[in-house]
Amino acid sequence: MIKVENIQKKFYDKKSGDIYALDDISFDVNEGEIFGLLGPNGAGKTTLLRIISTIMGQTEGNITINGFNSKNQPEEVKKSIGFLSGNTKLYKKLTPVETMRFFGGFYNINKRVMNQRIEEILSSLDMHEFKDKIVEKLSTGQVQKTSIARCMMHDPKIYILDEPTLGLDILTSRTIVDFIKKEKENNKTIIFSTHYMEEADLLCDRIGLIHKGRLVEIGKLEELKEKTGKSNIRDIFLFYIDQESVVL
Ligand SMILES: Nc1ncnc2c1ncn2[C@@H]1O[C@H](COP(=O)(O)OP(=O)(O)OP(=O)(O)O)[C@@H](O)[C@H]1O
Repeated sequence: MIKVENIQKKFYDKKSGDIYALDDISFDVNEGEIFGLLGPNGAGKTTLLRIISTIMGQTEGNITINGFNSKNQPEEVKKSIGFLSGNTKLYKKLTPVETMRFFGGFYNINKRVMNQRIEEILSSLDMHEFKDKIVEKLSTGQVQKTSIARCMMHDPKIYILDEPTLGLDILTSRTIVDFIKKEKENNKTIIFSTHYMEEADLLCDRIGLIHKGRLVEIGKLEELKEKTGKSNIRDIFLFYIDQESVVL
């Protein structure tokens, strides 16, 4: 469903010169799979997810999503994915329902399906209480739910979620974790990044560990436990990544 081949991303910075944010990253994510991307600050997770989502171009390499090439067929890729980015911007004066209607409008969804979809999403993300409040009056968690709702409107086959539960309380996180689980039951493919080890443990079919722009390990949690002799995901993470450089 997602095929990432030999992705390299080079940034140029006046002070530091060339920065290799991603170096020869390759992996596949299968249909119906939840794939978790773990790594310390600055590892390259956001850059990779932005490239997969066609928001940013790669320096080298190829990405195929739902059969479409991300460079040559970005519009088809965009229709196939729901991308939640850390800096998703919402219109402050719109309510969650208006936001969903607005973004749903980009996908030529008819009125009946649109209304049905809005109702489903409001229930699934537990948004009824604040659905008619304008975004600027919402809490952090409510804004995050609205951002997720926005990227669900076209019922994408694939979700790409950059730190979906970052900074959220336990109840809001649980709603989002439940949404991810439910979408998997619907055979959706999900790739997400997180700093929360327990969340990765709970949700992921497979995990990719990224460090300094390189994919240092990939596999099922059970396989990684066996390989490293460690009993939990936190120790596995630290096994692969130099403890001194980890800022969790
Ligand atoms: N536009 C840019 N110009 C120059 N360097 C960049 C740019 N965007 C990212 N980088 C660099 O690329 C590297 C990877 O950054 P990225 O944001 O992808 O990491 P991350 O794993 O998402 O980190 P975090 O967990 O802190 O969000 C970092 O060294 C960062 O400073």
